[in-house]
Amino acid sequence: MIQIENLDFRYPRAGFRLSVPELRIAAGERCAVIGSSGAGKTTLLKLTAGIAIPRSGRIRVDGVQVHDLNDRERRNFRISRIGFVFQELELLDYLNVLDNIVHTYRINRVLKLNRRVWERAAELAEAAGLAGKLGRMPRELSQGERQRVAVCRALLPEPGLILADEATGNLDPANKNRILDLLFRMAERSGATLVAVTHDHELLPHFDRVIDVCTFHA
Ligand SMILES: Nc1ncnc2c1ncn2[C@@H]1O[C@H](COP(=O)(O)OP(=O)(O)OP(=O)(O)O)[C@@H](O)[C@H]1O
Repeated sequence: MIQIENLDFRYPRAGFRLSVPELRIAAGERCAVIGSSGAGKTTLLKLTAGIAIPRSGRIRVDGVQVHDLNDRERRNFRISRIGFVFQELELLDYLNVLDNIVHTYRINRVLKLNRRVWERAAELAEAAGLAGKLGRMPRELSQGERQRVAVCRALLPEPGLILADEATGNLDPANKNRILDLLFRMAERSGATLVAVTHDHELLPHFDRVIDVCTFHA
């Protein structure tokens, strides 16, 4: 469950302000986030994950006030509870596909990287159409393939909250459907909340709710 109240966020140099009086997203809800380029969709996701810090207001994720945590606690909270598919993907260049997908298990001591996890990683990669590419380096992949690796990495720990920033943006129709199906299936299987930024209005009927960030401009 995400609860946002009286949130005020600014990028002063960009003259950007996001103001959210109230936003509640229930556990298990699947929300699309829309709005024109630069309207603040990524910023809303980063605020929710504790990556961007508001001037004032509250953001609670499963009852935890993310901004009350110190840097280290916030990072731990994020890697143990949130699967974030970044718009810039943020794959590690020096790790192959499979190692990128399991990377969260290497940096989070709570998660145990055992044989079953390796198997699930390979299954996820196959479901994402990446079978046969597990040993490749990110630079040897197409942008759409890299995007699918980032989705698998976010989903592998079965997080309670999936934040996906344009996760289907660079994909052809077949792969777009494959990734959407994977996101929804994984969210349903673990009862996760899904918040997905999209510019693709054809996808909106798949979601329970649409949040337009343009309504958050004071
Ligand atoms: N780190 C930053 N420092 C200063 N300004 C920033 C920073 N990141 C984003 N901005 C500005 O904040 C505004 C909102 O950016 P954001 O990335 O949230 O938009 P968006 O709706 O996700 O856009 P797009 O659809 O193009 O990805 C933009 O005007 C952008 O230029």
